[in-house]
Amino acid sequence: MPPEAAPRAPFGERLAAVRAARGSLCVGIDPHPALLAAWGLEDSPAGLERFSLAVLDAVGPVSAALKPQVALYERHGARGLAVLETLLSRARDAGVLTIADAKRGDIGSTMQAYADAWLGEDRPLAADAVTLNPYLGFESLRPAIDLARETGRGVFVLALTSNAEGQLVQHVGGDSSVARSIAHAAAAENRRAGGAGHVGLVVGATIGDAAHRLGLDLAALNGPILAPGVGAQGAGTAELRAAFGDALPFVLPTSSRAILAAGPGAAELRAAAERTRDELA
Ligand SMILES: O=C(O)c1cc(=O)[nH]c(=O)n1[C@@H]1O[C@H](COP(=O)(O)O)[C@@H](O)[C@H]1O
Repeated sequence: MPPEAAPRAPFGERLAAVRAARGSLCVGIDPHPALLAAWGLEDSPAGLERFSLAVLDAVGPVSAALKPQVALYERHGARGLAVLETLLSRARDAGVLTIADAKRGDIGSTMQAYADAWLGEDRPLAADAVTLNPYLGFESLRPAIDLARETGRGVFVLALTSNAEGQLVQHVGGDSSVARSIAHAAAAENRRAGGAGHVGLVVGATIGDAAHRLGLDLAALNGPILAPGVGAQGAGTAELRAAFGDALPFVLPTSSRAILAAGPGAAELRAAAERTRDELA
């Protein structure tokens, strides 16, 4: 009989512990072709691997989590996904939390397979958490929400995205907006599960009145808020404060391009991450 894997603590607890030790910044790994070129790397699986592992080594120890953007690995096909597998497994070995930015969402039966792929025990692409798209309805995400809880992993559900186009879908309807219904459903889920919540939200740091728009005391979410939009999309400390106010302790500010542009030097990359983290703290 193979030895039983040690039980993993709930995602909310693991995230809280790492935030206490390393701060709250989440660094996105977005290996765009232009960034690879700026680092002197080929736009190939080999270039992708050197980039990804360099970011892990330089920035992992000073970040709450790393968030690889899955599309930028998928565009290299099977060999790109193999690089993502390597990155996720090296991060696991190094004790660095990962959030796969895959933005998955489908009807329940298919969602089960997405859940298994990104959150399933011993799956090659399993991360500590995955981003989910609730456009097919919050409940369609059930297989991922349940599997995350069972395996000590997490999900981040899109609520108010940082791009302007999102407003036409997410903000419409006032008190009954899509974003509000997602935020309330996530809070209810975390209440039911108890403890530190495993269902987080994605709320752009660029959405000035986010807390108000969600119609929720964000502390009552009892879960983490991933806030992309820091740096390249223009958000900084003032924008985060405007968007989240008293809920800032629950927020994981997220930045990709602005930090990655400091590479390829490991010292420069780490310094950029530390500076951003400390400015936003
Ligand atoms: O889920 C995300 O991470 C995300 C949500 C969102 O609302 N806006 C957003 O920009 N992102 C991601 O954040 C990354 C862009 O970060 P920057 O390079 O810092 O602008 C990309 O990988 C986006 O897919």
